[in-house]
Amino acid sequence: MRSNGSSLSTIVNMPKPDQSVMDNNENRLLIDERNYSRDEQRENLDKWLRMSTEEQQSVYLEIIEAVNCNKGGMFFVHGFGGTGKTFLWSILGADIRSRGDIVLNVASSGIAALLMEGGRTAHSRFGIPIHVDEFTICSIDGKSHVAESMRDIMKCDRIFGGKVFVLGGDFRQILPVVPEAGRVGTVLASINSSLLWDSCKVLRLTQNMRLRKAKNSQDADALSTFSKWLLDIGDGKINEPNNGEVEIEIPEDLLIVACDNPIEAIVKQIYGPSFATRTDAKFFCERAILSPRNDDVDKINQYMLSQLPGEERQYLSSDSIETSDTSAYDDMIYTQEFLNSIHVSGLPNHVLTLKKGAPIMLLRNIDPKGGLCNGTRLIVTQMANHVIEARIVTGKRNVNDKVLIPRMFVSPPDAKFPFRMRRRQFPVALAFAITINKSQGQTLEHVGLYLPKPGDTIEAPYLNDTLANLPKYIYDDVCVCIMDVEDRRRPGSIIDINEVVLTLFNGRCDTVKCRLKDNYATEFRTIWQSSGCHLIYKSEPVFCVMRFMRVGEYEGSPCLENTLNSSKIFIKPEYEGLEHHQAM
Ligand SMILES: Nc1ncnc2c1ncn2[C@@H]1O[C@H](COP(=O)(O)OP(=O)(O)OP(=O)(O)O)[C@@H](O)[C@H]1O
Repeated sequence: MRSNGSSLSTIVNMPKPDQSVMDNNENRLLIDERNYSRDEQRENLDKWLRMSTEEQQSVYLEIIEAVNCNKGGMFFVHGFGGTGKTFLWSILGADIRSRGDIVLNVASSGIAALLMEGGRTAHSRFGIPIHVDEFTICSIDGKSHVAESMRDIMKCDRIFGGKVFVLGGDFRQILPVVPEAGRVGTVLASINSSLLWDSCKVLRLTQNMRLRKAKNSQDADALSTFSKWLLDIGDGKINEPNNGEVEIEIPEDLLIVACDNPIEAIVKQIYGPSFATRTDAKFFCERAILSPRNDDVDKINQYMLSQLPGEERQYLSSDSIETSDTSAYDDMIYTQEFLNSIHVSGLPNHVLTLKKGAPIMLLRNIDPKGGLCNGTRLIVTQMANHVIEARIVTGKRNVNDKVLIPRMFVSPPDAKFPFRMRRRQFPVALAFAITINKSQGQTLEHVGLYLPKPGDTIEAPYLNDTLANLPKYIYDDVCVCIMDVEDRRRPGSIIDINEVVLTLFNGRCDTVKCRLKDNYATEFRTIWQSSGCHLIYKSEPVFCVMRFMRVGEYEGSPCLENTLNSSKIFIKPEYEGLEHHQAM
């Protein structure tokens, strides 16, 4: 109640607790943080120290010395996946807590925070503002001033107010997700671009502990070769010299060759031929197929769901424009069908199809303390009208607990659309397959990577990449991909409307509405239909090259500008780089 700004005294007739028990003026946060059993922590510390490798011990000793001698300082433990960074946090935590002192374990995402005892997201722990519902991984930007705040609180001019601040990670793993940022934006959001980086002491872990689990020496050799290959890719040492972009040859034994249906083949490889009859949560918890794109992930999920026995249930979302967004609220352009068709990362689908026994993943932080974070995986156990019951299968907290998930409002990232929408839906997605970003922080025994040939399918969110690969003269001069076509032809009505409204995406992912009237509308219909397209919403983008037009700006919003008063629209043009769209 305190954390929500309330207390028992606000409730009339509520019996009051015994004051003698309450005579404790200590801060509740301090009490909670000192509540760990010291004996248990000491036992864990001894056990883990005995297990730790030499290099893990030396990193531990260096950090713990800074704590013991009150030296303060900032450390960065750099180690690739599996070198024991999380293991090291456990050792440091156990040491400090076994003396009754305080260590605050924080991570940039809820799912990573679950891996540590008492872990919370940095944002909730330090009160850093963030849109918790949109991205799994949040960046702590220069404006967060955590370092300055700690100096003020501690009244000490040393870095982080003289406290020991330990960060850890691996720059080869997934970089910070900065929506619509290019390479520069992403690099600037990384920790080593921070002003504090110069004061940071980098400690290294190099031994991959996951590979130690090899059954025999032959296995160990194979694992070590694989590990080296992965590291070389991360370090850009493959096919040198290169300029950062390089073709990687994947060893034959890692590939699934000779298959007619790639989805069927990868599912069979990872989940086995009889996954549909498996009912144990562990089976699904240990496996996942990863793919970079949401659309490919959806295809695999739909295929696997169709193989699962049992009755299927469909939940439709209710979509609307935010009532506070008055500019877009009156605009008839944003029809229900259009809002329902919006399909972006982090937003549950309009149509959510589930079956009992299907693995799902949460798309929002609902109750991080209870283990329900953005990224938590669960197995559906019941499907009711207003709630879904599911069993938690990942993380270290509350595993096997049954939880009820309600429908809630979820909004897509603001930057994506020129209006603000909200979708009321269960904040979950099927999780037989998940995106590579979502797999961060999860340990999986059987992993398949589904990488369809680039260019096989190009959907709106990836338009940027596609347009970037087009010849420069097309990109500069031209929009766009048609996202939506609305035919506003009503001949014979009192007001004769002859209009076509297009919703277009350009190479910068701006959405532009374009109204063609009268002759232009008629001409457009003729070209559109003669090229084999229909005037209905198409989920597949169709490239439409508009010559002598460009994307300009009007009152701060993107608009189409006619450069020479001689517009010409080419649908499905014969340009190199667009061939795979010719057949549409
Ligand atoms: N000294 C050790 N003895 C035994 N097991 C260890 C040791 N160090 C780490 N491990 C185990 O190796 C696995 C990988 O370790 P951990 O998760 O700490 O690595 P990580 O660097 O955090 O990996 P990632 O970057 O992928 O999250 C875990 O199962 C962990 O328990």
